[in-house]
Amino acid sequence: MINFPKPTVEQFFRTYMITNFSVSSDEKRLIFSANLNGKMNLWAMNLPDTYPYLFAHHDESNSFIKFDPENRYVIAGFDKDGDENHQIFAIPSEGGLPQPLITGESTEKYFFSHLSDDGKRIYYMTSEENPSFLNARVRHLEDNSDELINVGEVSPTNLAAVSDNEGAFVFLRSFANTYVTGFVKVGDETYHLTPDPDKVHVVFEPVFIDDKTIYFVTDFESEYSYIAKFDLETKEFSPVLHIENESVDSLKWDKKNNVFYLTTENGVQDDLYRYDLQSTKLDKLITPVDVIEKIQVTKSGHIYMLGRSATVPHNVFQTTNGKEWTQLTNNRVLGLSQADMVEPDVVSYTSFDGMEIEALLFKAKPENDNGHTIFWPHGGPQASERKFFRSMFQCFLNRGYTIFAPNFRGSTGYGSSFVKLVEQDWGEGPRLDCVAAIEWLFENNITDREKLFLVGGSYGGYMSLLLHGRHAEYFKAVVDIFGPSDLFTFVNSVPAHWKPIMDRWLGDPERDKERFIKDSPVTYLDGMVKPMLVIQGAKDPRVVKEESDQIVEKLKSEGREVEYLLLEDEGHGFSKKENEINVYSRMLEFLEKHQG
Ligand SMILES: CC(=O)N[C@@H](C)C(=O)N[C@@H](C)C(=O)O
Repeated sequence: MINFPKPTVEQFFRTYMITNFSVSSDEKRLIFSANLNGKMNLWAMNLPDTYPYLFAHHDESNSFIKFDPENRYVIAGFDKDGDENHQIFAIPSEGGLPQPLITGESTEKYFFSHLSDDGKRIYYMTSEENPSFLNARVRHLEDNSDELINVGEVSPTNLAAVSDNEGAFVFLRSFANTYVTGFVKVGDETYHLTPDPDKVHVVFEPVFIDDKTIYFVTDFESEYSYIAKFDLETKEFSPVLHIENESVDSLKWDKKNNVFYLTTENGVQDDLYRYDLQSTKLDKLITPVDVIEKIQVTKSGHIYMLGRSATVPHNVFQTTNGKEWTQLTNNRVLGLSQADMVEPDVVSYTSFDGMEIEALLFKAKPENDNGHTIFWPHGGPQASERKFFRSMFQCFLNRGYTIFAPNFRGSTGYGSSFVKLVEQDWGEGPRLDCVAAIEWLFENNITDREKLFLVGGSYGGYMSLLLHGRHAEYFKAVVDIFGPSDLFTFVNSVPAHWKPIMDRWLGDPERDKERFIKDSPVTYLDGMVKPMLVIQGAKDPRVVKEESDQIVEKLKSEGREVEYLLLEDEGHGFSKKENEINVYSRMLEFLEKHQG
């Protein structure tokens, strides 16, 4: 009777990002961080009522939310326009405007670590006086005094757990994403959590289950991360629970029931388990989403979860029995059902050296298919493309583009050795995995040789630039979203607390000069002959504006076709709805222009 047009770009971008949440100890209030009114703010629901109301108005991205155990205040972290210089603010218990609590110069960082059980002391990390390695401090809220408790040394050192009696402190020291040691400080004594800190491994998610026992996640002498324990009385390390071919990713303690809830990373999706410490029984739980972003277990043993799937945007769910989940938020794509969107196929292909690479293939529905494919190398690079909702993907799929996203070597979710393969090799192995993926798309008639686009962000932007420079013949046009363009300038421009990990992650510009030249996209300027769109946030602290400025300038001076979209009030991502819509509409316009 009434005919409605195809969904517009705007419709896909009217989903909201929920980046974090926290539940009060009495479970009467849930606060979440979302761009519901266009910018990131804190919203609350007075449970069981799920109607959200504005709780704290600050228009900035949030780094943490913590309720005072006695509900006298809430503390939260915010940065400024995506600069990632997070500072700590206090909000009245009934909500309002965040007021600065632990803040300093706009260039300094203040990361929350722990709030004491009585809500009177905040433990935090700061770049103040120690920008590379960070210091740990405690703020006494009763008299506003502030105390230094640890000076970071050797490499960035993060206070990750504090015992209930505030007598033992677990620190994590990062030498790389794949090399993070853990140690516990008790008075003047320090003990390593694993038997040999000189062996490359990671330690994360430390949890005190009492003042003498620390559980944590590690991949010490293992391909997949598992749960281990350190006993402060005997000073003994012991492995506790391995799950075959899955890496434990997070660990939450349910004191009342003496169980752990753990999530595991299993390729392109996550799993949730319940582990009973007494009986050692492990149960896999059914979850409403494929990718779990955060779990909170309350004193009563209820589980709250933030997650998403390929066709389900970020939402918060709750369960009281680990079986049935209630969806507390109703974040959805305007006017579309899950069936209107595309679930990816999980495929694998053989790369140049015989290595099997997993990938996500999102096929445009036949009624929408425009015959073109977008090749998407993910960011990180030590991250992966997973079954999570991206409004950009679903919008482009609806416009008829098929999308292919390979988890090239260096991606997470496939074991510790696989992640390390990108270290000191940003431009060879992973690039050849991308080239093999492209040939596989052609051989399997998924993609027409004349109809391939290349789009990537961050490391994916770097890979897009590099593939463009070295293999331009494959692509019709290229979109680079804040990608490093020159490894020599990139290595020196990252935040101070990343610098100590750059050697293992990327390399040393003097020692590895030849490789830096070989793997820098700017080396292949002559090959970048296809139309390009470059997108950059002016406040990006990870891949600074100069990385995009310089490639755009150089391409322009060579007379190449390049468009540049610079967002003044964004960092390493697009947090403001207006900017997000602007970016993705511009990308769509660019792709459509170059389809012919
Ligand atoms: C140190 C590190 O691994 N940082 C990544 C999370 C990161 O931000 N990488 C950038 C370059 C990206 O690809 O997103």
